[in-house]
Amino acid sequence: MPTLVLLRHGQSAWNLENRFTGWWDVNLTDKGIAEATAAGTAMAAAGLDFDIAFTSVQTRAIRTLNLALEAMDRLWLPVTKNWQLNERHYGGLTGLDKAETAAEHGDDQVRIWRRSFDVPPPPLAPGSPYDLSADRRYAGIAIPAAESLKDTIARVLPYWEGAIVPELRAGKRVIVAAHGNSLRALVKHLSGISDADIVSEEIPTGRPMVYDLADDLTAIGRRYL
Ligand SMILES: O=C(O)[C@H](O)COP(=O)(O)O
Repeated sequence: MPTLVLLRHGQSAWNLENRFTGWWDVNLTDKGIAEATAAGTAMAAAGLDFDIAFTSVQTRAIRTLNLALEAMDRLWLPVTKNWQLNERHYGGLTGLDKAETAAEHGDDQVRIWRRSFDVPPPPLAPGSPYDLSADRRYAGIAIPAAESLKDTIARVLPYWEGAIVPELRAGKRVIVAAHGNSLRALVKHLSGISDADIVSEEIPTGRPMVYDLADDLTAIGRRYL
């Protein structure tokens, strides 16, 4: 049976501060570090092992993966990093306080921005301090001005099909360390969740999600460790 584990990064500095983060690169908090290490310990205790790992180009996911693999004595595993596993781009909301934004625009609007299938947040304003176009990790990439979940799916799924599925088909045991919404994109696809029902899918920080996959990679079920 193919092995696939999805792991959202541990608590980040802006998770703690309740700020919209998206593509902005923030680090883990001490709690996030502990969550990542505990995730690795739990995976090892559950008898899980991996042959290859995938993550985004964002520090919080990369460090979470490294800490989890370190706890499993597997820091030597091959790791592939790709921007297509990044968090969804929060556009003009990047850096804002989530509660203050809800007080200004209303809870319903903020829920739509955060959880709807196809409504993107407002675009990043020109000249924003959160503009990443000069960041060389994104050289040659058309950085979006904002992304809905639908937009996120449109760049996560080609990566899933093109880079991750071939490894699973070759019998490799795979861990993907990524983000709340890039993983919602993947879970929506794998578990066949409707556009309406994906609104209530929440993925907690630092908890390994183990997929039960049939040999043809059809999802039979999923559970958190
Ligand atoms: O980008 C962020 O702010 C978080 O990683 C996820 O935020 P959300 O819970 O608003 O989707």
